[in-house]
Amino acid sequence: MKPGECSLGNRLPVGGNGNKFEFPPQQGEDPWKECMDTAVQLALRAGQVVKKALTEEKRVSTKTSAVDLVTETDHLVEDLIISALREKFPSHRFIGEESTSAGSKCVLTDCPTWIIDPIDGTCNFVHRFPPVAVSIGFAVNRELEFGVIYHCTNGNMYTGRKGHGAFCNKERLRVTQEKAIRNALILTEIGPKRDPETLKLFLGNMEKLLTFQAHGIRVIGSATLALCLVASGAADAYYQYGLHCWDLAAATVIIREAGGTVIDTSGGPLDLMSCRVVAAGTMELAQSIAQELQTIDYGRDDN
Ligand SMILES: O=P(O)(O)OC(CO)CO
Ligand SMILES: [Mg+2]
Ligand SMILES: [Mg+2]
Repeated sequence: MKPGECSLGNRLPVGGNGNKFEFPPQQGEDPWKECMDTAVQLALRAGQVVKKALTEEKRVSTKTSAVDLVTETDHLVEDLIISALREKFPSHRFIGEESTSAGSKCVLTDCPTWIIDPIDGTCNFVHRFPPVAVSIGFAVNRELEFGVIYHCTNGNMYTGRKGHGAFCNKERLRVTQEKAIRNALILTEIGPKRDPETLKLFLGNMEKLLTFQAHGIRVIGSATLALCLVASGAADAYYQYGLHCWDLAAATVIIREAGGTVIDTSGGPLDLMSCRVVAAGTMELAQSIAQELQTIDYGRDDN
């Protein structure tokens, strides 16, 4: 039987744990190694497609707002990744940004589930602004197991495997130990809503953090790569309202494995489907930022 088959389909759960997906214990072996290796290979392949398309003419359409962009390459890359994974792991489930936009259900179950952002930074991609990534996360029993993020324009491959650390290429990642907003370099993204009320809240949140003497606030146009910068220790924190589970899944493992923390903007545990996040090198900094933010309602991914 292949690793990663879903208990709800063709494997019985072991250990009497309800519907939870469990492997029989395999000592010293990582049950998801084959999946993670496949994710790295696919991210590389997808990244080459994105890099080539970057300089070519694009067909750009909009989704939830006039600034929420999608191109034929987003669709092409998502199809490429999901069809390859489906062939290799037929019982697994998939959540993809563009499949969700097209009406597929965005629900996390106990089954092994791939969570994919085919191009994170589509607006950058359209403008040829360099931070553009392919992001592949993987969860089992609703827990994130590994994340792979490939920076398509500079070739950096970020990986994180639960319990085994986070890396950029072969270099181990470590977050900073900054605890205060004062002195922190903070990253965020604007989100797709541009109505006056949302903009007021967005700018108000920035103003608040700047008033506390944050060293700076940066917006680079790719949530996944911004989160990788926090994992790398090149920035101290990230917060956002209006991102999605495919922006967060892979990056969350990478930050946690780099020693950092990823929480909900309420200060509670992260809810992958809640469209909001605070991530930081330290829990103190994450909580301080969460405390200052005014909520911007973006709904949920799973309804
Ligand atoms: O370019 P995408 O995938 O729409 O993502 C945005 C955030 O939702 C930038 O990170
Ligand atoms: Mg994205
Ligand atoms: Mg995307």
